[in-house]
Amino acid sequence: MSQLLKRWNELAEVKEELANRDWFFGTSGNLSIKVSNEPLHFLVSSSGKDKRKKTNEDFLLVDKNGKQVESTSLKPSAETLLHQQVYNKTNAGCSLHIHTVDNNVISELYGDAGEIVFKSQEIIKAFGIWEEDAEIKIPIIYNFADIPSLANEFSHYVKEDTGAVLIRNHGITVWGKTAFDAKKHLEAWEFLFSYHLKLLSVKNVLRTQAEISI
Ligand SMILES: CSCCC(=O)C(=O)COP(=O)(O)O
Ligand SMILES: [Zn+2]
Repeated sequence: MSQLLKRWNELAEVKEELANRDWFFGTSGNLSIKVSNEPLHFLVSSSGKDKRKKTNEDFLLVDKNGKQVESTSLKPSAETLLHQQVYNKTNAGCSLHIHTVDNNVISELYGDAGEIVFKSQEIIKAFGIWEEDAEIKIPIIYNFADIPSLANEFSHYVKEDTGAVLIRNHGITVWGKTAFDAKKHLEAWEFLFSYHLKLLSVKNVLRTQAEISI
């Protein structure tokens, strides 16, 4: 099987898993996977499609400048520039971007602080951090409508082969050495966001109940 087909199947499998989690609301989200280093080629999802559907037009091959390698009527993701940053600046092999209600609410709650820090959660081990009471933080950047400006802001946080950035009221982009790593990290981030929001909401209910009973 060619490298291109292997990578296509790998990305299609990840896409299907994220779709099964219902993480592609209203055509949002995009995915990419590296196919070769020299020249740098990667598969990226086609723009504007319903990513819950599986078709043979789901991905197209682009180069380091985000240009189609072969002639096609398909348009690469509008956010291909962010995927380019990942492959041009690191040795990552896969980059995933999704919009969820939880990642949007977290990004709005902590957007002014520019980051959110999570501590003492077992799931932090999914990031390869094994110390007790470990901390992990994710930066939150402004959602520039101009994609080159967004990609430029995003690039300040693309330093390692693994990482993640929240875009305020937009979504999360996670990258990793492999598709397995990127998906694992994405799931761990979404777990942390969901836990945090549930905790805030339960605490709020308990506080209200305590106030009522005074
Ligand atoms: C309806 S979502 C707006 C665009 C976006 O943020 C996104 O993730 C999907 O864009 P694409 O061009 O990759 O389909
Ligand atoms: Zn998006």
